[in-house]
Amino acid sequence: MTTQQTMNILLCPDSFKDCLSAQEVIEALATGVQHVFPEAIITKIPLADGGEGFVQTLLTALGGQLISIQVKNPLGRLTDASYGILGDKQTAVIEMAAASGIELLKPEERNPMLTSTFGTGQLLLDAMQRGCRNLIIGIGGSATNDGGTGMAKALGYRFLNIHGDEIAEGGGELAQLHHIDTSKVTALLKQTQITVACDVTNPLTGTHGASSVYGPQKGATAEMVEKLDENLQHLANCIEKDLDKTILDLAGGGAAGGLGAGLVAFAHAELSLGFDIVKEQTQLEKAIQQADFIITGEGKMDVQTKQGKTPWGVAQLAKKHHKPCLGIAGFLGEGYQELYQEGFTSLLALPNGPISLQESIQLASELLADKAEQAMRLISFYRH
Ligand SMILES: O=C(O)[C@H](O)CO
Repeated sequence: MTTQQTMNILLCPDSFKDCLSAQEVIEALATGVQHVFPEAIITKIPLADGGEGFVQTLLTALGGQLISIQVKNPLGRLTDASYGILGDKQTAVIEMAAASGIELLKPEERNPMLTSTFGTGQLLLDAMQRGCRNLIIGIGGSATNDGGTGMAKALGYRFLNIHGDEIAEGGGELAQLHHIDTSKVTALLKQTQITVACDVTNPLTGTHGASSVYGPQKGATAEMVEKLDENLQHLANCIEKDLDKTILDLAGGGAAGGLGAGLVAFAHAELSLGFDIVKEQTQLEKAIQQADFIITGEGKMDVQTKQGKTPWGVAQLAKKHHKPCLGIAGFLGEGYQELYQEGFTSLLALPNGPISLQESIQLASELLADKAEQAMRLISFYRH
């Protein structure tokens, strides 16, 4: 550790979904740190996996211009959505959650049998039409479970039933799929390289697949989860038959309700872990090497955090460089103790007492500052 005056604290959380952006989390944590170490050097790196905040994270790191267009939201209503075009005018950074994210729907509207990624396809198409031939798309935080078929439809694919009619959008309709028609697919797709930043590494189907693991948080009942999983399996079979692509075993294929697999099948995309892309672009590893203490976090942390979520990636780097790493979450869920082996020195949940979820969302900034202060107090004791 350096001298007391130059104590270097790295704040690098993801956003707290439905609550605070990564930047807001950082500002709250910084308040708590400064109460104890007013002279500390605080390095602030807002992070994202592929989900909400991805575009802002990359634009903050690389610079560029925000483009806003109207697209269809997951239920087909028009909404404004933004994406970024970097300085080279060739590279677009897109966040599927901007068009097809869960936060675009009220809790009572969430139903992955009906929701569609069509709006995400509109963002991709717009970027290609503006001349971008290199697309980086962050996926996660979705309201959808349609295997990316809505996205593909916006690019010209047609999903036909046994009578040759187009099926309706949504994960619940995929059972009707009989043939995938590619005759009207935009020619721009062949000229474009698409890299996908997945927020998780789950496969498309099965017990660790998109529907089983993330369906319930999008409003799926147990019955729906079963149906959605069968439908994605059926989609994979149709893709194998009509497009000659195998997508069942792809790590990240199950991200964003199977959009990961869909982007590979329909857009010749390459899947990466979102954290790896963000890590490179923000030079996170260098900041970790220079830090005396690291604070990361996310709205919820549990055993699933190990599936490639941002705080896990931070903790892995902290472990590599033997740095202390605190994880702060709004809620610590089942199996969070397993995260201690992954590089977390300590984990804290926000609530100080038996308060409701609503209250902890309202008080999140204060509670984050308080938790950061508590951690700093402990460090300060050992530094004297
Ligand atoms: O959108 C989702 O399904 C989750 O964030 C996992 O990708």
